[in-house]
Amino acid sequence: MADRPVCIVCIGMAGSGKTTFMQRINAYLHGTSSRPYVINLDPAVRTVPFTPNIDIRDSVNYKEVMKQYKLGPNGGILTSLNLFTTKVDQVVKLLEKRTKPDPQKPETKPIKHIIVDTPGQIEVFVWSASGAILLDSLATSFPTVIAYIIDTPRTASTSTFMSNMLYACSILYKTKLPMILVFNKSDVKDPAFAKEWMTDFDAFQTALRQEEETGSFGGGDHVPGGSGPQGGSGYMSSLLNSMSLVLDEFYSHLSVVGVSSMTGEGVNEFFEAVESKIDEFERDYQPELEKRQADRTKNKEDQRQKEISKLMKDMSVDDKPEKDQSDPLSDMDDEDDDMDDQEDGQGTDGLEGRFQRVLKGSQRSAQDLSFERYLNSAKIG
Ligand SMILES: Nc1nc2c(ncn2[C@@H]2O[C@H](COP(=O)(O)OP(=O)(O)OP(=O)(O)O)[C@@H](O)[C@H]2O)c(=O)[nH]1
Repeated sequence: MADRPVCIVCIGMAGSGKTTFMQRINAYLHGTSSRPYVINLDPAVRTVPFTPNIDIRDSVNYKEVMKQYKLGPNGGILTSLNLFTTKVDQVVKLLEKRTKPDPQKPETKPIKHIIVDTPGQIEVFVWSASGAILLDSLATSFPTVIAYIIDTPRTASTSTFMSNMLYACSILYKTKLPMILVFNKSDVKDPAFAKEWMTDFDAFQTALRQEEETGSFGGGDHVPGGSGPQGGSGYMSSLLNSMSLVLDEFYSHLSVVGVSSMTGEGVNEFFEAVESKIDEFERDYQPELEKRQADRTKNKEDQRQKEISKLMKDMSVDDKPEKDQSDPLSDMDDEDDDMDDQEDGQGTDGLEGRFQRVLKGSQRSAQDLSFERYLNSAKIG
């Protein structure tokens, strides 16, 4: 186990059992005397069967958001998440503080798990900017793992299975975080079939053929005997066949566990999978994450430099550093400049220093003017 706590984000379709799973792993961790830190990010949930340490509902009133912004349920969830995301820095700081060992209470075990429940409207969380910011912020501070909760009894046909795998695949590529597939409700349906389909292409083909022959192809999960098109369509089955080949590479990145959130079966295996994913996160995902962040910072800096250059051009000021120019300044002038620069705290070189001094020359304080306002005033002048 790494020194830092691991963050487990539970994502799953509505009714897949995310909240029950959260309750189960929460109880399991309490049972091992390793108290987790619990976060609820579902603003629309009425009651949760656990006590979250951070609850989005404490900061955002979902019903009020819907009313005030005249939104439907999904828009309400999205806007609530957006509002909550404005506090993400505070949340991460709080998590960092809370998960650090407390020297005042050396007998208290440090928190090793942060568990996060998300809205059942997966797309609202995974495909929104706020979802991405929340996940990125968590992953920057802690090893972060996605637990994708699957409703096993509803995934028992080849077509629903494939749809779910494609969904999981899109979440993996969107979040770029290690993922564990949790086949939930194993007390109702043994997930062995899913594990087999993921590792044995022939087994999947056989199941597909059988469904075609029995007329259950196309999604007979809910109705015994199947409700899909009789005999299936040749196009669909050949598509599913090719899909399963394509997804082979994707499957190799996943850990798969069967769990019953109802009985607790498989929860041990889930935590074993979490351990292996922490190593994977630190080895494969973290360097990628750090690179993305460095790129973002660099892009911001490049953009800033471009804007300053543009401003200099608009003001007909050469954007080369002043020291490089053969401007015959007197010693006295140089001294004055140095004094000014010291006051600026910017130094003589560089566009920013010059920008600050140009602002000074216009007798306006840099603090008073936004970049845009100054650009406008320069144009007018
Ligand atoms: N038999 C069985 N039922 C389960 C299991 N896990 C969840 N359920 C049931 O599935 C239903 C949905 O569970 P929830 O935990 O509310 O699902 P959710 O994904 O949080 O649903 P949303 O809040 O709508 O996103 C409930 O009736 C649960 O009792 C399980 O492992 N076995």
